Amino acid sequence: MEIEAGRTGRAARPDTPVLEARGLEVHYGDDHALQPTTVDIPQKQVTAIIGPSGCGKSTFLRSINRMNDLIDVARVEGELRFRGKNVYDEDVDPVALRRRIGMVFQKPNPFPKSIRENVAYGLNVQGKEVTDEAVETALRRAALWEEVEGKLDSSGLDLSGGQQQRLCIARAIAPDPEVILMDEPASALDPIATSKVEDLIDDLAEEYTVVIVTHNMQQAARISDKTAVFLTGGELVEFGDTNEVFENPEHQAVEDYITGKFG
Ligand SMILES: Nc1ncnc2c1ncn2[C@@H]1O[C@H](COP(=O)(O)OP(=O)(O)OP(=O)(O)O)[C@@H](O)[C@H]1O
Repeated sequence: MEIEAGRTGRAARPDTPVLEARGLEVHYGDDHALQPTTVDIPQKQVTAIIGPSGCGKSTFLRSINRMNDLIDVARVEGELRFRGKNVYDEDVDPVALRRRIGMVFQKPNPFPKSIRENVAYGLNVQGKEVTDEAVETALRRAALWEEVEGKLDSSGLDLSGGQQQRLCIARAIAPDPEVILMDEPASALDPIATSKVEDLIDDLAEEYTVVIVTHNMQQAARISDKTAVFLTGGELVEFGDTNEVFENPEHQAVEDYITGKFG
């Protein structure tokens, strides 16, 4: 498969890990959704998580900022270190953690409030002052400013799907997190809106670490520096530079998946 450039500017960046999973595993009741997983995710790069439906991609993503805490039957074992600290230590406040590790979901979910208030929420959670400048900065970073300038008081729900998703990204980056987790952020969008979100993700990796779950292998190949392949049973089978994983996978099962033989 031809791997698009776009990541070349970041190619020389060192692989300094910001997230380190160490034997991280998740059960939902008796269902072992994530097998013990050990992987280092580098800072200021885009890491794509791919694999067939039900293989534990979202489970892994949610375990990074403890969103699985919100699922009663979920049980997490092992460690997920963020800047060297296990986020499952008793002294970690999950709400504070989620300010540093933000999340964007599959379906755009702006609050039924104005564009300004959506971004203000992101600033408030960090205790930041809601100035016009701070709102503009977040909207600019999310590549939405030019489309919403002059209508900041209209409802976020009046925007198109793609704009709503960029508003959600603005809300997620307003607190200035270090890591942004994205769970299929473009799967509900049309091709043009998808392309804008992909360009945005590329820009975001200049400042943030991005971990993105996607069903779309071309998208993973286009936008990511690193790719993690989970296969059925919640097993991380391969992790490495995206072009290596796509062009020269180590495992036959990964090659079969990438070439569309299953999944
Ligand atoms: N809230 C939950 N309660 C119980 N089981 C769950 C829950 N969420 C996920 N699971 C189960 O855990 C396994 C992994 O699910 P997960 O959503 O992580 O996979 P995925 O790879 O993200 O799937 P998809 O690509 O379809 O979104 C599946 O067997 C799923 O049924």
